[in-house]
Amino acid sequence: MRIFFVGASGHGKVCAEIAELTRYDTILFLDDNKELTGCGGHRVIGVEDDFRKFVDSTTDFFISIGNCKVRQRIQERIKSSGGNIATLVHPEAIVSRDVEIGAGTVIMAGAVINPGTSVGEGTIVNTSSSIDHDCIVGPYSHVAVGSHLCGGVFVGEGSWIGAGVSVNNNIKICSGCMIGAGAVVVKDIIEPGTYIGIPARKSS
Ligand SMILES: CC(=O)SCCNC(=O)CCNC(=O)[C@H](O)C(C)(C)COP(=O)(O)OP(=O)(O)OC[C@H]1O[C@@H](n2cnc3c(N)ncnc32)[C@H](O)[C@@H]1OP(=O)(O)O
Repeated sequence: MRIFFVGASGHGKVCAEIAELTRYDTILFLDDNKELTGCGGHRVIGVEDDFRKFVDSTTDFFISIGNCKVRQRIQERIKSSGGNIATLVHPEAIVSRDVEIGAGTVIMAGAVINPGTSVGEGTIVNTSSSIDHDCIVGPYSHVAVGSHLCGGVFVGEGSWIGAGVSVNNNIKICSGCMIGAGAVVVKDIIEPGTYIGIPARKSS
């Protein structure tokens, strides 16, 4: 099975390695930076727009771009052109059988997702993060490296939970938030913006 990654970045090479460890034997990249020729030992063979040439029943696509809005734009574009969007789960992630994962989402090594949780499409569940029971993680969000969501947490579309963040149980974080690295979220966040510190407060 063949997979094209859009985004030949550091994130791209980590995603490509997960593809290698799962069901893909041909891995290729597309990137609008024409100077890039390879990523993680795989060839960059065109720009984003070239995806159209490769849409067929034996090809998957995955958007390996960290920026949540850009990832969403490209994923929706490829999907609406008939491209099949892959979901990637590292073999050493621990994902309960009672978890829903949307298309275009990657679950990285060491991540743990407990029962009753749903993770929307186009989301990054990064290395060694954990999402406990009964959480809803909205589409095109990012649960960054080493961050932890306790049980019953809600994360809105496109929000970024920074590296090493902790979110207390049953907390809701609305769409469009950036939670800075190392923050501890102890109250619901109802207004989009950047929040930092312990306890997390809106940054001025
Ligand atoms: C595999 C991977 O790499 S996944 C990537 C994971 N990376 C992350 O999660 C990074 C998350 N990003 C952050 O934490 C960022 O620092 C942000 C978004 C909170 C702020 O970024 P910027 O807007 O560029 O802020 P900037 O760096 O200019 O700092 C502004 C002020 O906030 C402080 N600050 C920045 N980040 C934080 C933070 N996480 N916690 C506390 N204070 C912070 C700075 O010290 C600075 O304070 P000062 O004005 O007193 O000097």
